[in-house]
Amino acid sequence: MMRLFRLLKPHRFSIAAVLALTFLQAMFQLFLPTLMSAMVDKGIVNGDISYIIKVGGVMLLIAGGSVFYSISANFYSAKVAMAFGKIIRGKVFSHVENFSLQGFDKIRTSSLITRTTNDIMQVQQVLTMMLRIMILAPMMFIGGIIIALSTDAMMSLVIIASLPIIVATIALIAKKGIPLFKEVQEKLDRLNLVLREELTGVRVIRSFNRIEHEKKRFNEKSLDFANTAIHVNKIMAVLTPIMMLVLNFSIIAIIWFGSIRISSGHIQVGDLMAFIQYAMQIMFALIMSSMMFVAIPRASVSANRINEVLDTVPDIKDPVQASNADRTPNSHVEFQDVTFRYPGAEKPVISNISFRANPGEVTAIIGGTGAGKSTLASLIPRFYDIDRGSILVGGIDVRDIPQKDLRAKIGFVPQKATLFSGTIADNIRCGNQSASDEALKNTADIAQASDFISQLKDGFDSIVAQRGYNFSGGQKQRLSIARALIRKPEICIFDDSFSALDNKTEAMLRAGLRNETANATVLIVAQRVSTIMDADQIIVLDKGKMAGIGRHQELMSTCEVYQEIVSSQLSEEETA
Ligand SMILES: Nc1ncnc2c1ncn2[C@@H]1O[C@H](COP(=O)(O)OP(=O)(O)OP(=O)(O)O)[C@@H](O)[C@H]1O
Repeated sequence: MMRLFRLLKPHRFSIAAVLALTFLQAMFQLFLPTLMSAMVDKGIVNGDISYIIKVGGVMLLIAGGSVFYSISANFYSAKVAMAFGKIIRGKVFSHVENFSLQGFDKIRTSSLITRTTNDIMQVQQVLTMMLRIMILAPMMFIGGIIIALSTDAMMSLVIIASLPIIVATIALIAKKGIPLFKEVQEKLDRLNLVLREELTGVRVIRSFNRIEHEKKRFNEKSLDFANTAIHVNKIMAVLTPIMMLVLNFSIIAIIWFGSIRISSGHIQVGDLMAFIQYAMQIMFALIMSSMMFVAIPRASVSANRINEVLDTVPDIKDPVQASNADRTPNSHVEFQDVTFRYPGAEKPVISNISFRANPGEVTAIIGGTGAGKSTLASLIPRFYDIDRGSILVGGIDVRDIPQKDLRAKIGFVPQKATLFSGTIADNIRCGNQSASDEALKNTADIAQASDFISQLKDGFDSIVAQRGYNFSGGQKQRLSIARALIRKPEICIFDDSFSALDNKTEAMLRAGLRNETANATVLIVAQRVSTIMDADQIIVLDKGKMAGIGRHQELMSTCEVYQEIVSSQLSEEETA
């Protein structure tokens, strides 16, 4: 947790202000019982009204000052805690942004959400507590004991005798409760996972009438989380009543001893009243500390979970000495004997793949479901690093090109079209922030998106809902294509990106693409033969291996796998 607290360096002055204000608050609070003692012994006992008014006025001022310092300290500590949360959330988020796709598999998305929200909140809460209690509790405790001892050392024994009981109670409760904190956070992770799945998959759940089943699944996770949280809170709830019990018994003992000490003339009534107050201040200091002893382990569980994210080293790193890919004269893509296996998988998903895709040409990749087409496409922007062989872009190994430079060359249209909340224009401009309105319109024309955009009341300013729910699959695909094209990429990768388009729209789109990407290296992953029949070269993948490469006619006579795909899709006339 200290590691995270180091991030607070820019706020050291605010922290110093909190500590100073809390110090003043504690000093003022410690002074009050002494004044009260004087008021009783000198003012009330002697009936000296002017003394009572004078001391009472000073007490009022001191109490007012203490309240002022307390409010100010609370204000600054809340400010520091909020700033701390913001810093860590930003750090976690930007670190997660650099995760390879394997990083997301390792720490699941739902857990990343809990860690970025709830876990950070836990650490934030303990920070607020620490800032206030760290100074207040020791001062009240030590100051209280010193004044109590100087008032009456004998009576202080009562306080000293009760301390081991308090310490033992804290230790016992902490021992029982602390291991449960980790469990609570993990169960919250699981609850978030189910909730996320259910909310994103609500259409499937409804269409398959799985609402009751999912409700049950959610309730089970929710109950499991609630039970553990209740269990841990029950343990923690015992702490305060025990503390109060010890405190009240101590006060009874002090009053009892105090009355004996007053009768024997050792102390006065005012001293006893002040002593009771100091005893209360000492015990409250301990109660505050005990709360911290409970909250710190809980927050350190959360801090460890945050650190785990921050310590996850991105598997995909930029080269130490980068080749300047921008200076490469062209952007041909070359696979040299490439083999890749997903982490933990038994077999490679693609093996010994070699081919070269040239600028100005269309290279298509076709194959059965699960043949490894999308995997192959995702290796070019270096979403994963390969196990063997090399992938070259413009003659340079992708591992030697900074990821930013590499990806700037690529217009990638993923298999699953993803839109972000905002407007249509925002979504297309994701590809190129500085694109002009004309470029926006032109790209939408090529992507065959202009028709449906112009039918919307607000045109390019129409709102895209979260994940693009208010657009059809085909519309989403066309907007994703426009997003890729607007950056005028040197390499265009279409991963099964025409699957939701009807034949006529697809044909028009491909015709538009021909001009737009005339100088680019185009790679098209497709399921439909009609999409790639006129490609300059077609790579046929079969269970991760290359079963053939060539033009349509060539493959029709040489590649059995291709013939099978074609005959399963096209009618006699189309194949001729
Ligand atoms: N992130 C992943 N982790 C582990 N295995 C994966 C991952 N993604 C894909 N796979 C596996 O790799 C294999 C190839 O998947 P890929 O998506 O590349 O196939 P594809 O040819 O594009 O299939 P489709 O045409 O159905 O989209 C599949 O067996 C799949 O289970």
